[in-house]
Amino acid sequence: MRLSPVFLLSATDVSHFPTKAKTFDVPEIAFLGRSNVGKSSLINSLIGSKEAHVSSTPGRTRAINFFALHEGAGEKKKIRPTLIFADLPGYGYAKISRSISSEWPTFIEPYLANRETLALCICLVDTNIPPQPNDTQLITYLKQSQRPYLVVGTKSDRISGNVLSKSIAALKREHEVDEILPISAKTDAGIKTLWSRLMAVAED
Ligand SMILES: Nc1nc2c(ncn2[C@@H]2O[C@H](COP(=O)(O)OP(=O)(O)OP(=O)(O)O)[C@@H](O)[C@H]2O)c(=O)[nH]1
Repeated sequence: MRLSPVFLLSATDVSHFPTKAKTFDVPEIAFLGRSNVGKSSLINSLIGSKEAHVSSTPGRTRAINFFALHEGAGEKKKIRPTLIFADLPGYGYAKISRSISSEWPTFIEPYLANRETLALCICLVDTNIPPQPNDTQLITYLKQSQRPYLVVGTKSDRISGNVLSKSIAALKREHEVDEILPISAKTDAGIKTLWSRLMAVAED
C-alpha cells in the first residue's frame, strides 16, 4: 500500500518538533545515515514522490524534516496519519572529526534519547563502500539505548550479486547486526520488503 505524504515541518530544536497533538501520537520512523548515503532518495522512493530533497552535494539536510503519511487522499491534515517519517541530517561529512556527537547537530541526541513516538530507526549504510566507523558508532548507540532499529544497505544496484553478498556480509560482521536489507532507490529493489516492515510498525 502506498501512503501519501504531507510535509509537516523542518525543525532544529526539540521545542519545535511536532507535538503529540499534531502527530496524533502515531508511530514515527527515523531515517539515519552518513551524508550522501541515499537517505532522501530512499524516502522519495518509499513515498513515491520528490518530497525529500535529493542532492549530489553531501550534507545538505541540517534539520529534521518531518512528514506525515496518510492513507488515501482528500482532507489529509484532518485525518490521523498512519506513520510519521523523520528525515535526520546526515553525519560523517566533516573530513577531520570522526565522532558522531561532534559532527552532528546537538539536537539529534535528545531526539533519539527522548522522542516518545519514535518506533523504529532505519540506519542506512552504503553497500558500495567498506564499513564506516561512524555507522558502527550509531548502531552501537541505538543498541545501548534499546531503540528498535533496522539496517538497510543502500545503492545495491551499483554492484553485482556476488560483490553485493560479500559487502553485506562484511557490513553485518563489522556492525555486529544479524540483518541488513539491501535496497536500491534507483531500481526499487528491496523497497516492498522495507514497506512491509514499516507497515508492521504502523499496525503494532
Ligand atoms: N545508483 C544509485 N544511486 C543512488 C541511490 N540512492 C541515492 N543515490 C545517489 O546518491 C547521491 C546522494 O543521494 P541523496 O538521496 O541525496 O543522499 P542523502 O543521504 O539524502 O544526502 P544528504 O542530503 O547529504 O544527507 C545522489 O547522487 C543520488 O542520485 C541508489 O539506490 N542507487
